[in-house]
Amino acid sequence: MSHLDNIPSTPGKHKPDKAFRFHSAASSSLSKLTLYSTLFLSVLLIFLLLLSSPSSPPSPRRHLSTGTHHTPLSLSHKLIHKSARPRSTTGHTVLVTGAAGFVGTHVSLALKRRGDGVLGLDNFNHYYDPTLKRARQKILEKAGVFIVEGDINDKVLLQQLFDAVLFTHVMHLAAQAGVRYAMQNPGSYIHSNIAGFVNLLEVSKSANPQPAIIWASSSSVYGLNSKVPFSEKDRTDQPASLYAATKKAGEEIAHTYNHIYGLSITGLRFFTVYGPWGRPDMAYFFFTRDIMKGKTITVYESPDKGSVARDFTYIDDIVKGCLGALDTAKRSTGSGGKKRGPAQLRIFNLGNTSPLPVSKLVGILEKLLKVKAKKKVVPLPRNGDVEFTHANITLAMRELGYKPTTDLEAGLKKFVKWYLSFYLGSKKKSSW
Ligand SMILES: O=C(O)[C@H]1O[C@H](OP(=O)(O)OP(=O)(O)OC[C@H]2O[C@@H](n3ccc(=O)[nH]c3=O)[C@H](O)[C@@H]2O)[C@H](O)[C@@H](O)[C@@H]1O
Repeated sequence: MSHLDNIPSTPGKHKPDKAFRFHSAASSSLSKLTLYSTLFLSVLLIFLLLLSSPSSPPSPRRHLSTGTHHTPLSLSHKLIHKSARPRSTTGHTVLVTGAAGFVGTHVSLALKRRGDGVLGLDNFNHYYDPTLKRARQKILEKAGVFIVEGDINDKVLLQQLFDAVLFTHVMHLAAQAGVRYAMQNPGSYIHSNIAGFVNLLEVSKSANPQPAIIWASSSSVYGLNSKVPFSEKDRTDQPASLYAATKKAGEEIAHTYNHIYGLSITGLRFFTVYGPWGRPDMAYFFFTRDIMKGKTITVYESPDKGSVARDFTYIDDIVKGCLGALDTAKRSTGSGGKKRGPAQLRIFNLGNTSPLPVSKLVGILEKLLKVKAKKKVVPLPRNGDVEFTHANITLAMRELGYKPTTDLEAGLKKFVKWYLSFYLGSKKKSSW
C-alpha cells in the first residue's frame, strides 16, 4: 500500500484514524497559529504586489506604441485615422506592414504621395541597425504616414487596427528577410513569415469587408531550378534555404485562405531589390561599406568557377510593380469569415530580366566609390544562396503594366549617392 492510498480523492470524505486524531489534538493550537500567520502574510504580500505592479488594463484600452514614445490610444486613434484617410473618396485605405523596412518605406511614401490613406505597422526589430528604420520612420512621419509599433503576431493589436480602420488593402511587406541568416536564427523565419502571415490573414478574413492582400514573396522560391528565365509556371518545390521554404509556405497558405475565405491575394516574387535606404544585410550595401573602409569583401563563385549572378532590381521599379498589383487587385469576396464566391489569387515575378554577375556589381561599386576593392573569391558556400536568378516578367508586364527601367549602374549610382549623404554627410544630397 503506498502513502498515496490514504489521500482522499474528494476533500472532506476522509475519516482520520485514532492515531491521527490524537496527533491532531496535541498540535491543534500550533497549527492554528501557523495557519493564521500564513494567511496574514499572504494577504500582505498580495497587497504589496498590487501596489507595486503597473496596472495592466484590458487590451482595448492599452496603449499603442508610436515608435519613439508611447501614446495613449485616444491620441493614437487621431493619428491613425489621419494617416489612414485617403485624400479623395476614390483613394485606397492601405495597411502597410513592415512600413519602416526598405520596400515598406518606399511603397508607403508612393501610396501617400498619390493620395491613398496609409497606416504603417512595424516592430522595429534589431535584425539590422534600427536607427536606419527610425530614420525612415521620420521621413514617413513628415509625409503624413504614421507607424504603429507592433508585431504582426499580435492578434489583439491587429484587431484593434482593423476595428479602427476599414482597410481596402493590406500591403504585407513585414518579414524576416535575408537568405543566409536563416541558418543562424531559423525560428525568426517561422515566427514572422509563417505564424505572422497566418495571423494577419486570420484577422483579414474576419474583417467586414475583407481587404485585398498584396504580399512579398521571393525569387528564392525557384531554389535549385536550372531552367532560365524563371517563370511563374515553373516548379517551386526545391528551396535552397529555410527563408525560401517559408516564402514558399506563404504561397501555399495564401492559396488556402483564398480558397476557404474568399480573400483576394496577390504574391509578388521580388528579385534582389536594391537602392537608397536599402537593407544593410544585403551584399551591395555591406560591400559598399567594406570597400570604403578598406576591408576585404568575400565574393562567391559557382563550382565551375563562374560568377554567381543576380537579377538585381531597382527599388523604384519594384514600387511601381507593387502599386500596379494593388491597383489591379480585385475585391475579396468574403465577409466576416464567410466566402461568398471565388476570389482572385495571383503570383507575379518582379525582376529586372537582366541578371549580372556579382563581380560586375563589385566593379560598378569600385568605379562609383573610386576605391579598389580588396576581394577574396571563394566557392559558393552551402549557406542558402543559389547560383543565379533571372526573372521572366511577361505576366507582370501584361497584368500590372510593370516595366523596369533602371539598370544596375544607374541604380547603384543613386544608392551610392544616398549612402554617402546618409552615413558620411556628403554634400551631394539624395532625393529624400
Ligand atoms: O531575390 C530575393 O528574393 C532575395 O534577394 C536577396 O537575397 P540575395 O539575392 O541573396 O541578395 P544578397 O544577399 O544581397 O546577395 C547578392 C549576391 O551576392 C552574393 N554574396 C553575398 C554575400 C557575400 O558575402 N558575398 C557574395 O558574393 C550572393 O551569393 C548573391 O549572389 C534578399 O536578401 C532576400 O531577402 C530576397 O528575398
